Amino acid sequence: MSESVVVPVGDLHDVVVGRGVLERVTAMVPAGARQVLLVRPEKLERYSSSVAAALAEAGYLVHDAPVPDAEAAKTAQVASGLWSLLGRHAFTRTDVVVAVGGGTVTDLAGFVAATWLRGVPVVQVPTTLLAMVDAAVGGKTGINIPEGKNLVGAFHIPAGVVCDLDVLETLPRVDLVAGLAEVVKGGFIADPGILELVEADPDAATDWASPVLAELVERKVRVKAEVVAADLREAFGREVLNYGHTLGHAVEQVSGYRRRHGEAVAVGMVFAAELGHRAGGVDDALLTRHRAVLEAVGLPTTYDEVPFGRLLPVMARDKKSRGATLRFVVLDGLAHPVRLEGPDEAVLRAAYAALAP
Ligand SMILES: NC(=O)c1ccc[n+]([C@@H]2O[C@H](COP(=O)([O-])OP(=O)(O)OC[C@H]3O[C@@H](n4cnc5c(N)ncnc54)[C@H](O)[C@@H]3O)[C@@H](O)[C@H]2O)c1
Ligand SMILES: O=C(O)C(=O)C[C@@H](O)[C@H](O)[C@H](O)COP(=O)(O)O
Ligand SMILES: [Zn+2]
Repeated sequence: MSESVVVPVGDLHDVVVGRGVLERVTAMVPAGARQVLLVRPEKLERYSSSVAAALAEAGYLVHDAPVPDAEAAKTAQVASGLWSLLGRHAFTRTDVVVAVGGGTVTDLAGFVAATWLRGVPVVQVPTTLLAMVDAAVGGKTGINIPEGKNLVGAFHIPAGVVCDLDVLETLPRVDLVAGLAEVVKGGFIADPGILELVEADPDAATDWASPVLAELVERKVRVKAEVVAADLREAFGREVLNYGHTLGHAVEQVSGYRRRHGEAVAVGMVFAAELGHRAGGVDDALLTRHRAVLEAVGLPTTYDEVPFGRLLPVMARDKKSRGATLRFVVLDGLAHPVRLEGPDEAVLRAAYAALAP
């Protein structure tokens, strides 16, 4: 990758991808802003302090808003605390929310920005691989409730997204690997070149400093950008980004969020491949390729922690469901995602059984 690239998400927003580009955030704050609410994980001040300094230098009044780590950030209680902060500081529609953190922080901050005064600008500064290639891009925001993951949310287009790959230096390897699940997803649904890059050099794909990882980030952002630009509000086409998520979200939720999102999506993609195999669109080689590429980077491909009967009602609350009909994204050949509507429970159970170690 050259110094940096700008990937447009249609005419919705831009994504800057590069190294040493953190301070580009100031250029993304819309004109007229006076105050910034800077949302970041309590335990991660390193990057938000650089962003805060750049914003202060540019003349903005910056309010630091540390939130609990990981999924504990995506709650109504934390969102409510942020609304109170915005109220106390009298944020107006020209003021701005800036998120500096992983996907949990970009989802939370995006949702708070979407709902404050019915919408104020948000600038996303993702600091995990997963948030760079997926969560921070494309305007899906939300929080969890006890009844399910991401059940409350809004579409809210960010003013801009800045992905500085240098911040991945401090990301624990296990979180970097989890983020690769969403990269690999992009390979299966749209860009097989992503799979080829990972398969050719799995070590480089999991090395924050390697040009291979930089290329993977750019390619996955382009996949997401193309899908979102065509169907921001998920009328239909955007659903392909949910590949592996119907079972994945259920696995994540029943684990009490001990399973990382990317790890659960990896298992969910193998389940989707097993479903696609039974529907006739995934041949033996493509099925094997799912397990092989995920395992090459250290992602899980087996699962039998809970009986299928516990997962089924959770999957029924997936947003792709229509009435009593469950809907899945499966492949009809590599890079040809299609919908599987209301498969028989026996088929679902057989696909699930195939995940056993
Ligand atoms: N809105 C979307 O389109 C979308 C897409 C994909 C995933 N998501 C959501 O994203 C969330 C998962 O995001 P995630 O995987 O980034 O998890 P996360 O936000 O929990 O971050 C993972 C861990 O890494 C730490 N961390 C973040 N950046 C770091 C850095 N540079 N150095 C050191 N530590 C760092 C965090 O504090 C956290 O402990 C899930 O809630 C998922 O639902 C949303
Ligand atoms: O951007 C999208 O659209 C996606 O589905 C991306 C997913 O990777 C992401 O996990 C998303 O949050 C899932 O959305 P949900 O609508 O199923 O909650
Ligand atoms: Zn996801």
